[in-house]
Amino acid sequence: MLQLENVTVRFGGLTAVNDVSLNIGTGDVVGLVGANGAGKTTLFNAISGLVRPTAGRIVFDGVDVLKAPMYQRARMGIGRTFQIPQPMHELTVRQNLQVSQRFGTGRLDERRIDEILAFTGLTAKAERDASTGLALTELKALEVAKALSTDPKLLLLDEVLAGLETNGKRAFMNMLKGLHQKFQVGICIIEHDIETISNLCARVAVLNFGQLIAEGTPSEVFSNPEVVKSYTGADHA
Ligand SMILES: Nc1ncnc2c1ncn2[C@@H]1O[C@H](COP(=O)(O)OP(=O)(O)OP(=O)(O)O)[C@@H](O)[C@H]1O
Repeated sequence: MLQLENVTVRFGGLTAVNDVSLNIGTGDVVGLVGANGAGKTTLFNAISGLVRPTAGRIVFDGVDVLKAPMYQRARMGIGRTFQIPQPMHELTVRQNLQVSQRFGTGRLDERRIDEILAFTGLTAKAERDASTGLALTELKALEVAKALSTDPKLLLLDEVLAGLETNGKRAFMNMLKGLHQKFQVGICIIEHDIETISNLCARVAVLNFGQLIAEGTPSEVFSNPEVVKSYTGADHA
């Protein structure tokens, strides 16, 4: 489904992503981990079209998407959430989903929106103002719901579990597992918590100073001394 070939992103003299090659197959659930500043979000930005790589190729479903703008990539099936929830101001929860759906699919399907609202536990909040009327868990659920509204084949989830307390996190994680099955969507998730990644993902990729230093099953990766070393000293280790 997604092939990253030698992707590099530089900001001036800083190499945020350095020669990363990675494949994500249809229906895969892959964790993307690494210390703060390792380049995880920048890689998501490159995949979704928010930043243009300095070098490399990004191929989605056999098509080189490097020059495709964000909305075209969304229409091809690349969906994403943002680390800081970004509801559209002065719009209700439902309207947020409607705008996302039009952006990602070019059409409006209220039945699909109702289905997504129900799945993400937001039906009762559908007519609330999204920027003022939601608790943190609901804001995070809205991020996922907005991304689902674009009808993705691959969902890039950027720290959607961060900041949630233990019970909220567990419930959210179950929702993500169900999402993978119900919507037949592949997932790549950025998350710092090793237990969460191990629970959710069959495969993990580790970035360190922009480079992919390890890839494998959670138990392989988290017992790799280089990975352990890259985590040491990070504030979330
Ligand atoms: N638009 C930008 N301009 C300049 N530097 C940037 C830009 N975006 C990111 N960076 C830098 O690129 C590096 C990688 O940042 P990135 O946000 O991708 O890391 P991350 O692994 O997602 O970190 P975190 O876990 O803290 O979210 C950092 O040094 C960051 O300061």
